Amino acid sequence: MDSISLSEVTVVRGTHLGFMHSFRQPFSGVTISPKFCFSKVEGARAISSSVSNTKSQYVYGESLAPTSDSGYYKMNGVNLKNRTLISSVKERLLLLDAYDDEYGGVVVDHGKLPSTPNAFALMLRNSLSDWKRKDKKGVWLKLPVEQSELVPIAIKEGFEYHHAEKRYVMLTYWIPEKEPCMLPANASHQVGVGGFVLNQHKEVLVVQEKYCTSTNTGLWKLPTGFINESEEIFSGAVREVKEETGVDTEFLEVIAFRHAHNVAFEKSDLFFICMLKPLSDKIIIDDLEIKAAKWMPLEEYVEQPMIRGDKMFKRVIEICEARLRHRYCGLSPHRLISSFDGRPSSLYYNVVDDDHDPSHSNCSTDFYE
Ligand SMILES: NC(=O)c1ccc[n+]([C@@H]2O[C@H](COP(=O)([O-])OP(=O)(O)OC[C@H]3O[C@@H](n4cnc5c(N)ncnc54)[C@H](O)[C@@H]3O)[C@@H](O)[C@H]2O)c1
Repeated sequence: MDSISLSEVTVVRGTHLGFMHSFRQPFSGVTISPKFCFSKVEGARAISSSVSNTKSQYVYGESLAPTSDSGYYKMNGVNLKNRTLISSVKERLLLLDAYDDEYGGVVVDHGKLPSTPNAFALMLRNSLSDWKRKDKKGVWLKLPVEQSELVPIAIKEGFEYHHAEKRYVMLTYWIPEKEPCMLPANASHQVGVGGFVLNQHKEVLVVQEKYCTSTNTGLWKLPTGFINESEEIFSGAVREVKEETGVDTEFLEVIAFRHAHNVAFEKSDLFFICMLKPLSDKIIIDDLEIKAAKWMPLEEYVEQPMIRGDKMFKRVIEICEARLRHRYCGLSPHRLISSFDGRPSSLYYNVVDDDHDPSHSNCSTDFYE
């Protein structure tokens, strides 16, 4: 792409009104018709204007009319110096819509991206020059799947992949050459849950997975799975158990958690083992994931060679048994809103409640009386 007309920029922007809004602000009603031409090679600052000096230019019902005195334009009855006005307007027209973040960086407004690759390439390059001039730091550029043709253009300008979701890819650019990149990395963990569900007959709820490694074939194991985005650990554990076995449960405590690395896609894994109280006993398996499920005597479960020989599951069972004997206490969620970020959240702890009455401790609860 060697040149692009302003009409292309104006027409291709995602929201025409949004675009006008962005350059109307400083000129309060200035209107420009799509008659500028500029060259990518020369860059935005060295563009030669081809604004007609013979006609008024109309956009959105406002006018920018040349005056008889050459070199001046009249806006809402006020004379403006032609060159200053035009170059400022042009400059703003050629930049991507973006807003500042709290760390001295910028976030490109993905709802107002130009819709043609040519316009995007030009505006991205101009914007980078502008941000560099203004000593901006990190740049966040979210490209929706509908505009995936813009990805290679951004990569060519030096952007890097940050993360991707089903509907978009996020790219970043760190501007300061003499400072280390301070942008936070992509999420580093996946979060899994396992349900230890023991009934009054000291039977534990176990499953056989449909898809597993050959060494785990035939193993009766605790129901496990991953929690969903924005899902709580306590409700994720209840959901996973319900999905895999059909058994309703009530969350009691996080008994322990395991931290492991390079588990999937080079991500780390946080695995929360949760103690749950059964509210029903009928088993209905999810036959997409699970081959079989049953209530199994705890001793029988522990005696399986794969459990007996596994340091983690053996230890988990020991902890659960200690909990049942009141020799151990897990973590219970407490809902709160921190003024730090104003978000509702769950804080997991096992100390007594506010009134310091030990009988209010979750450690004193007897689950199976
Ligand atoms: N499974 C275990 O025995 C076990 C042991 C220790 C810890 N954990 C922990 O449990 C949590 C969940 O792990 P998990 O083993 O239950 O999850 P998983 O790897 O079995 O995945 C859960 C489900 O996702 C689906 N799935 C996963 N990858 C797939 C693919 N490539 N194609 C199609 N379907 C796919 C399958 O239906 C699978 O049953 C993790 O935190 C893990 O560390 C599990």
